[in-house]
Amino acid sequence: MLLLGLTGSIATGKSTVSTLLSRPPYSLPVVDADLIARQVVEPGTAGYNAIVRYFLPSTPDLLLPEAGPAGRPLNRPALGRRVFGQGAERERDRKILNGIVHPAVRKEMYKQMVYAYLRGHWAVVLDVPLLFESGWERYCGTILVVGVGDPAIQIQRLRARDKHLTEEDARNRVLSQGDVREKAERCLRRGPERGVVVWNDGDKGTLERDIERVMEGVRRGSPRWWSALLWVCPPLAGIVGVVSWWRMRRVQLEWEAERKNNKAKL
Ligand SMILES: CC(C)(COP(=O)(O)OP(=O)(O)OC[C@H]1O[C@@H](n2cnc3c(N)ncnc32)[C@H](O)[C@@H]1O)[C@@H](O)C(=O)NCCC(=O)NCCS
Ligand SMILES: Nc1ncnc2c1ncn2[C@@H]1O[C@H](COP(=O)(O)OP(=O)(O)OP(=O)(O)O)[C@@H](O)[C@H]1O
Repeated sequence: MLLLGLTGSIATGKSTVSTLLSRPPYSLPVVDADLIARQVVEPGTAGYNAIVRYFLPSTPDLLLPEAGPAGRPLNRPALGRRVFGQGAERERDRKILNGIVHPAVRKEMYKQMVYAYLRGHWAVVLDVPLLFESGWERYCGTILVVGVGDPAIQIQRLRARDKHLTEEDARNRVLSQGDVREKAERCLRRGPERGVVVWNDGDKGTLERDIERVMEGVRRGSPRWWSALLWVCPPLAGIVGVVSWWRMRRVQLEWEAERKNNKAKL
């Protein structure tokens, strides 16, 4: 089974693409890291308790006023204001929040991937906004980056979708994610079929056609007979997975070494 990583930057169109891939003619299962990240911080979970312990003393509006059966849910925009944006304090808090949420997300993602494999799917989409930052890159046979070249379009789409965000909130969120062009370059380094990029500056029809084109290439690299063979022979699937992980780890380490060198030269 192919692990098809889907990533990009905030409001570049990842969810739009994952919806396309979940419907015919693709009908692929989607493991949605953002959705799981919400579920693992619902009141009563270990994640929720850890966030409340760390952030409540310094964030008076951390919890919403209306309590559900398991307690008062997190006020996500308030927590977002604490962790998004630039500056040492925000970066530290973002790290602490990630340290609470990410391990719980990983565990649930593994579960959903195994379930998709057992159901015999030829590929599963891993919709992970922070795919490169969180190390998931190594596990993915192919990565699809959805980017928007013009940040003004990105901010405008973000504000049109999330009406509660001010211009400054939207700009902070876009800036805290880094440059999507860098993610695109990093993705293409993996080689054809292992890394593909779709630019979503046009309309939704154009996006749909571009996805159709790239998915034809992805399917060619992972034909039906090959997926069937991996499914009937789990040890072979394991070996192929380890070899792919090793190769993609090399690409990742080379990229990181190059970045370090470039920084040292400046
Ligand atoms: C801070 C929180 C509560 C804000 O919630 P809110 O509903 O307002 O925003 P939402 O979750 O939709 O995120 C908006 C955008 O920011 C991105 N984002 C989320 N967390 C982070 C982060 N730690 N660093 C950078 N970008 C992030 C999302 O992927 C999305 O593109 C929430 O984003 C969160 O819990 N983040 C930490 C967990 C995380 O890293 N999630 C990403 C997938 S594992
Ligand atoms: N090509 C397009 N033309 C116009 N609007 C678009 C296009 N692609 C996506 N959108 C809209 O832009 C908004 C952001 O898209 P989407 O939610 O898919 O992005 P995302 O990358 O998943 O966002 P996030 O990182 O915040 O989860 C949505 O309201 C979506 O309908």
